[in-house]
Amino acid sequence: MSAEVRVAVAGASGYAGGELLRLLLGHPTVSIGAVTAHSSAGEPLAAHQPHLLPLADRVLVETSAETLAGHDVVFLALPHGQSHALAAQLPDDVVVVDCGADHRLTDALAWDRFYGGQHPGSWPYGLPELPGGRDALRGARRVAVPGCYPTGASLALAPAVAADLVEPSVVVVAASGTSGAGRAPKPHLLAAQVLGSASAYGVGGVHRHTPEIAQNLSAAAGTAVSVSFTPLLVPMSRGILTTASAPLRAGVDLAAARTVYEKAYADEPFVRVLPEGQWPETSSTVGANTALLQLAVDEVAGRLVVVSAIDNLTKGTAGAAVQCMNLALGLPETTGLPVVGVAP
Ligand SMILES: NC(=O)C1=CN([C@@H]2O[C@H](COP(=O)(O)OP(=O)(O)OC[C@H]3O[C@@H](n4cnc5c(N)ncnc54)[C@H](OP(=O)(O)O)[C@@H]3O)[C@@H](O)[C@H]2O)C=CC1
Ligand SMILES: CC(=O)N[C@@H](CCC(=O)OP(=O)(O)O)C(=O)O
Repeated sequence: MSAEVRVAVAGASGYAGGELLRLLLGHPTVSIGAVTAHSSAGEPLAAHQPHLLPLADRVLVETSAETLAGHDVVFLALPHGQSHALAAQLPDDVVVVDCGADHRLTDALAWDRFYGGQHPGSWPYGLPELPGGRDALRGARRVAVPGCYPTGASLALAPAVAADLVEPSVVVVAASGTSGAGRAPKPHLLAAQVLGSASAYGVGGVHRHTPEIAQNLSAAAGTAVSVSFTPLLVPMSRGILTTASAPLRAGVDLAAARTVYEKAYADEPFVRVLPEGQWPETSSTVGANTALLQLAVDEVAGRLVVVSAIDNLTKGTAGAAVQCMNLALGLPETTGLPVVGVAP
């Protein structure tokens, strides 16, 4: 048995914080210390996370360097822009895993264009399944967890661009459940507007996940990959279903593409290329740290088409964060992470 790892969760009243706590309660070497929030500080955690029965007696405290002190690992599940200054006040030997966007982008120009202001710098990127991605995470003391859309899109296309199966110009359309937008009330998330409707937003290359997807795919390809990304909001709580496509290189057929994908993910515990004929559904990933993939060749259009499904709160955020903590601490990467979803 490894030594106990004491963790704090900042943003514990939110969706990502709640999912982190759910997973951490099932982690055999973790003990949960501070649970922090902002406007809900002083309230019972159970008022916001009633499903976390073992933590029913906990009270949320304000998020600060002081309340987060004395932990081996600090998870930050805060709004964009809140992590950088806080993390700078935490000791260098503490593992800080940031679910927000502050340290994901390496390109200061892309940061300025999509987020604005001073680039806070980049940290090791928390998608171990990208080519070479695991190496930077082993022993890391700072980790930037990917955005949920970039996780689904990058897992769908990285093998294709890395193996030069396709031209470096990809189209990604991804449908997300509403938990992707967090739990703070927003007019466009009212049940009356979301239920029974699907809508596009951030259309025309302006969503802030566009440069993150391009960053990941360009690194995998070793050359610049252009990305056209359109997010959709659909009436479900959790999940992202991504459809990604790109023009096939001459001579590449489905058998060759499948071989590349099956080889790329053969040893990955959380990514599964489904048997031919089965297509990913978000419902199969609910609560699991999994990504399910399937691919097809559209011979008329001359394109590779890949579909991926993830749970935005699990492999898309909190599960990835725990996976990265395991790597950072030298624990088996799969520790405490479910691969079994909830059905129906
Ligand atoms: N939801 C998702 O699917 C994904 C989320 N993420 C990222 O995770 C982070 C959290 O997202 P999510 O859980 O959805 O958001 P929520 O809105 O559900 O939760 C936000 C949390 O941050 C706290 N908070 C708000 N303002 C401040 C502040 N000024 N200082 C300190 N704490 C503050 C809130 O506390 P209180 O309620 O008490 O004010 C709450 O605990 C974001 O950066 C998001 O981008 C990443 C991938 C996917
Ligand atoms: C449905 C929905 O609104 N989704 C969010 C993405 C959430 C996420 O993963 O991204 P960040 O960590 O970068 O916020 C959005 O499009 O802004």
